[in-house]
Amino acid sequence: MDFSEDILPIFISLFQILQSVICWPFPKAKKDLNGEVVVITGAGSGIGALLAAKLAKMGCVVVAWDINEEVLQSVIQQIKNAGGKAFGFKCDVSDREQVYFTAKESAKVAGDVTMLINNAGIVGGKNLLETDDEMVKKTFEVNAISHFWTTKAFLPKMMEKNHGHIVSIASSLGYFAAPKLTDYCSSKAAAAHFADALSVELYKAKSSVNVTWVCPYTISTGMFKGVFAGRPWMCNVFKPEFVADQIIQAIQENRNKVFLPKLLDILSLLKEVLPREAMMTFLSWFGVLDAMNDFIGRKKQA
Ligand SMILES: NC(=O)C1=CN([C@@H]2O[C@H](COP(=O)(O)OP(=O)(O)OC[C@H]3O[C@@H](n4cnc5c(N)ncnc54)[C@H](OP(=O)(O)O)[C@@H]3O)[C@@H](O)[C@H]2O)C=CC1
Ligand SMILES: CC1=C(/C=C/C(C)=C/C=C/C(C)=C/C=O)C(C)(C)CCC1
Repeated sequence: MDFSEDILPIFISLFQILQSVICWPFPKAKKDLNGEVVVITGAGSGIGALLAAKLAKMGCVVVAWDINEEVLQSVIQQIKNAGGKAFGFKCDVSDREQVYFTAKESAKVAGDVTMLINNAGIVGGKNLLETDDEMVKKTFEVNAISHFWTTKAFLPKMMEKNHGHIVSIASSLGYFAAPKLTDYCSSKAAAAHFADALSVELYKAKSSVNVTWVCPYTISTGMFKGVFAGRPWMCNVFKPEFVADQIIQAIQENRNKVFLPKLLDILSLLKEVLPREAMMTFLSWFGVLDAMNDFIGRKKQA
């Protein structure tokens, strides 16, 4: 019996069941999202598209942004066909002027924006010395710096109304590190810390605007196609539907940092206390050091 293939998935499931049983008598109040005006970046595919569809079903007015207009239009059409209210805008979030311009256009058609989901993300998947300087810059611009521009565009109205929610889809890789992902991991750490710092700033200002940052493990959207090849139990951990539902639940419960799965909370503590050699052995044991060997990602798919 292989520990990582046979026992770990059972352990993760048992941990989640235990957590649900412990929390069951203490259900958290959930806020109603009906009527919220939500901007979602990178809403043309994957988690962003699912969040758009689900939030529209819950009564939100969805403003979907994506760099790819074609996929965006099909997301908008599907929402409209299902009776939801949605607008789509082509916007490259790495371009500050486009963000500020699109933010104004969005508010003109949809009204004051009350929720912002910073979801757009890219990954190169190469060792640092093989990564183009431009790719390093772009990864930071899309995965982290864009959050400054979108937040600066929408936060003033939220603060004025003392109502709003800013969500950052970061990554478990903002806390854990793996080879061939130095640019990705560090940009996601920046995104998570941006959200953390913003939430402290808003707390000090006694604002009711909430901040949530989500740090998921691998999701089968295609963005990380090929990761952990040969270890299917490690690469297909999360279905996008499940992650989208968990993100919405975290927003409704006004939670701050959300690791998916919650077991990563414990592993992140372990990371702080384990000696380096022990940590490296642990990573190699779980195949993390070779996780990106067969990485394909989204762009190389035919
Ligand atoms: N998939 C995973 O395993 C995990 C993903 N995440 C994070 O979740 C988020 C969503 O990922 P996922 O749904 O899997 O990925 P997808 O690739 O399916 O979705 C990302 C979307 O962002 C769009 N996008 C890329 N660059 C820009 C840009 N400059 N401006 C606007 N939109 C842009 C993409 O468009 P196009 O396709 O045209 O480039 C795409 O529609 C990302 O931030 C990702 O880092 C976190 C943990 C795990
Ligand atoms: C480092 C590390 C791990 C590996 C995490 C990895 C490799 C996560 C990949 C996540 C992805 C692809 C996120 C995308 O944004 C484990 C196994 C949890 C054990 C604890 C230490």
